[in-house]
Amino acid sequence: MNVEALRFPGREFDPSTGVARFHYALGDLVLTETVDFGPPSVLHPALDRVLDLLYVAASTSYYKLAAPKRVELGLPLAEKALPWVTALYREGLGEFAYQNQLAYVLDLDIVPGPFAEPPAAVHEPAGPPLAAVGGGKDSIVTMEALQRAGLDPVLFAVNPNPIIRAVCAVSPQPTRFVRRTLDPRMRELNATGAYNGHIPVTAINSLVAVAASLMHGLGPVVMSNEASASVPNLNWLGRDINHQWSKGLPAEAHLRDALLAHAGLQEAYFSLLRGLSELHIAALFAKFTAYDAVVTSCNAAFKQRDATERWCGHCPKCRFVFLAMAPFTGRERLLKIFGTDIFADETQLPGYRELMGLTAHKPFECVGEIEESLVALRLLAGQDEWKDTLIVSALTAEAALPTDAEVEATFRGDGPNLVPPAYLAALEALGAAR
Ligand SMILES: CC(=O)N[C@H]1[C@@H](OP(=O)(O)OP(=O)(O)OC[C@H]2O[C@@H](n3ccc(=O)[nH]c3=O)[C@H](O)[C@@H]2O)O[C@H](CO)[C@@H](O)[C@@H]1O[C@H](C)C(=O)N[C@@H](C)C(=O)N[C@@H](CCC(=O)O)C(=O)O
Ligand SMILES: Nc1ncnc2c1ncn2[C@@H]1O[C@H](COP(=O)(O)OP(=O)(O)OP(=O)(O)O)[C@@H](O)[C@H]1O
Repeated sequence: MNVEALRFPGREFDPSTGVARFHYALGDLVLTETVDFGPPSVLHPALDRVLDLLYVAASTSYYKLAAPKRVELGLPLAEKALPWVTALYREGLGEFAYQNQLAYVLDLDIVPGPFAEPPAAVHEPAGPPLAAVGGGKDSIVTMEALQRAGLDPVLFAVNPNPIIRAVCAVSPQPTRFVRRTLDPRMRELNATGAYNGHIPVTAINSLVAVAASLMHGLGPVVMSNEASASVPNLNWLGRDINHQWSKGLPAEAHLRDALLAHAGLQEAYFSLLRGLSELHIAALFAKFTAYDAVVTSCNAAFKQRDATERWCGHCPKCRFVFLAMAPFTGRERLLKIFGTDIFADETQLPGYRELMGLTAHKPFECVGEIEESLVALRLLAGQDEWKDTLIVSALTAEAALPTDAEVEATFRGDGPNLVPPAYLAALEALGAAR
């Protein structure tokens, strides 16, 4: 598809049904994304501005079909929201640019529309938080922290699959779900050779959540993005490429700035687990056995078609989460959670060598840092039930294990974060990781 620019011909929102439609033009082709929020209980004054930001975030799915040289925003946005737009495209599509060898995307020309008037007022959402649930260990830790602290979270998901629904059903907290539908022509376009690749999906889910929280008079949106999400996978042409860009701290800070500048929303969005390593989160997760039969972090289970029922057992994320949970769950429990023993399978060794930094770059998946994998390995090498397993013994013979100080640092939980103090206290109340 050879087009000059992605354009924004307009969007609609029906306040009686809560259905939003976002239109995107690639030349003469106009594609439409639909987000069905369900009927709102409140029409918050900041809602329309949040829908503007969502209109921009969701555009990345359509931009990537043709990857034109320009994005012409057209719609009025606050000037101080533009750094978020630039980062969303240039960094959020970094993996897409790398995989498709489209270097210009890293410096994409983003043409702003007229600047919007500053928001009429500043609002700080009060009320029960909206906790975004992804079905894996991270959001379960957040759900439990908020509930135990008496903050009475509402559990939230975009397009919940049976896993997310089952995880929410374990908790007594109420739920709110939103349906997001990509333009159905996207699949046909991909089949006929349009570009494909990763997009910053967490930015989209985050803004859907902020809009949903406003529609029901709720408090801040609480994500479960961890410290390691900010660490890039590789450097290409002098730029960091991060699969998890929209889960990282810079993306969180940009989005908070855009929400304040364009919608007048303060403290409306943060990640509770930001200061924690994946290993620390796995240790906290191990305290709660009630989710064992449903928790699933494997992305293969979250595809729109041909999804696996739970863990696929042979992807980087399955390998990493098995490794991260093993030191804290014990063997019998972990084998029940995964339904398979990944450490007994020799074919997993090359994938584990990658996670330990012994071969290529960290995989383009939501996996922890190399240092965290090494810390997990060191803990396992000291545990009788794991140390002689095929994978653990092969890796310990090869990898340089971290020092005591490095192990201790992994569980400090004091990484940079934007969590309000009352919420930090809720997390601390879960107790020490180990
Ligand atoms: C489930 C998954 O990993 N999907 C990635 C995969 O897509 P696939 O074709 O295998 O399946 P679908 O997800 O069903 O996608 C079908 C097509 O639709 C496009 N698409 C999907 C969602 C969307 O919001 N916009 C879209 O345009 C998609 O590109 C497919 O053409 O491979 C794709 C290409 O690399 C990835 O784009 C799919 O990733 C999804 C957007 C997704 O939801 N992935 C999350 C599980 C994920 O990777 N989360 C990251 C967070 C990264 C971030 O910065 O937000 C993580 O957990 O690390
Ligand atoms: N479908 C969704 N709807 C709403 N929020 C989501 C959805 N999927 C993920 N999230 C949010 O994004 C965060 C990151 O997603 P991710 O899949 O990494 O986390 P998770 O499922 O909680 O844990 P894990 O890392 O073990 O998979 C989640 O913790 C959650 O806050």
